[in-house]
Amino acid sequence: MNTVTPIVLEAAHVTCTVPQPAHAAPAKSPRPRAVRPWRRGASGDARSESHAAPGKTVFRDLSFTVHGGDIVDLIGPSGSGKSTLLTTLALLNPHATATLTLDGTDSAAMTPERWRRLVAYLPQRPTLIGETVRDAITLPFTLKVHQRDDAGAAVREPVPDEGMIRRTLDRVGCDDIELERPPQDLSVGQQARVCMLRTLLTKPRVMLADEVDAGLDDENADRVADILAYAAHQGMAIIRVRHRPADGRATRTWRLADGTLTELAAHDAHSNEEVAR
Ligand SMILES: Nc1ncnc2c1ncn2[C@@H]1O[C@H](COP(=O)(O)OP(=O)(O)OP(=O)(O)O)[C@@H](O)[C@H]1O
Repeated sequence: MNTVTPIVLEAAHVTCTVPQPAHAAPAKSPRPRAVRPWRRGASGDARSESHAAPGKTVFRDLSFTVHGGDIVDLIGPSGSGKSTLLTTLALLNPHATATLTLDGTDSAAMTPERWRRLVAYLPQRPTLIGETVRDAITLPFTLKVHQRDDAGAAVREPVPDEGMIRRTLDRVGCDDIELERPPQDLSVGQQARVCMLRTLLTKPRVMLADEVDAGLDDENADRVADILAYAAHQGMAIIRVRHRPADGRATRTWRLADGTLTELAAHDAHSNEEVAR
């Protein structure tokens, strides 16, 4: 598939250096300066600021591409930086720097908000805000980022109507979810699925799923995976961090360890015990 589908996300020079704990920091070391990846240094190179923050390098100079339809499982030992890599790609990590392009457009050409709408980070325990499930699903469409383009011009992005929400819910196996119910009445598994659907409806190009099935039983974890598979089928690129056995849905597997990223061959990915960690 990768040879025929276009590259959605291209990442180069992906580096993250986090502050050392106070007791580990060398005496008189300067206080680390928060680095925002979307703010370029005086040289115009986003990478030039990374040297300013001494600390522990989680990963350095990673490069990779992700295609539409990819489902990438990101595995590796605990603490190797899997979540950090996902937040870096979503421009949510102040300690990271990277050169990122989405469908050929540099991240610096977009507002961070717009980038995050297109490269959506799904945390483990998202919240659903609103009196009803419908309110919670439509909330993102009332936010400014969905109403303005990078130049500040109004963008016509209609709120999905009831029929569209219902059809999409049913299509991704959420026919058990009533739109009129308060979100807090839903089970944990239902909430997880509604959160995914809410993101899906905003049509991101990349979904970064960070242990979104943690705490779910196998059946609900499988339904969550179904939604991601549906998104990939629609042409989105998915990168997942999971702590469950491989579920057969990944098209690629990356292993992050000791600051480097390695793509595993299919037979290694299936036999790799870390998938289940
Ligand atoms: N803001 C921060 N300040 C200090 N250390 C940080 C910060 N962010 C991440 N780290 C450190 O970076 C390393 C990578 O953390 P991360 O949570 O990304 O790992 P992970 O592979 O996702 O782990 P797990 O599988 O246990 O969830 C850890 O040692 C973590 O403590």
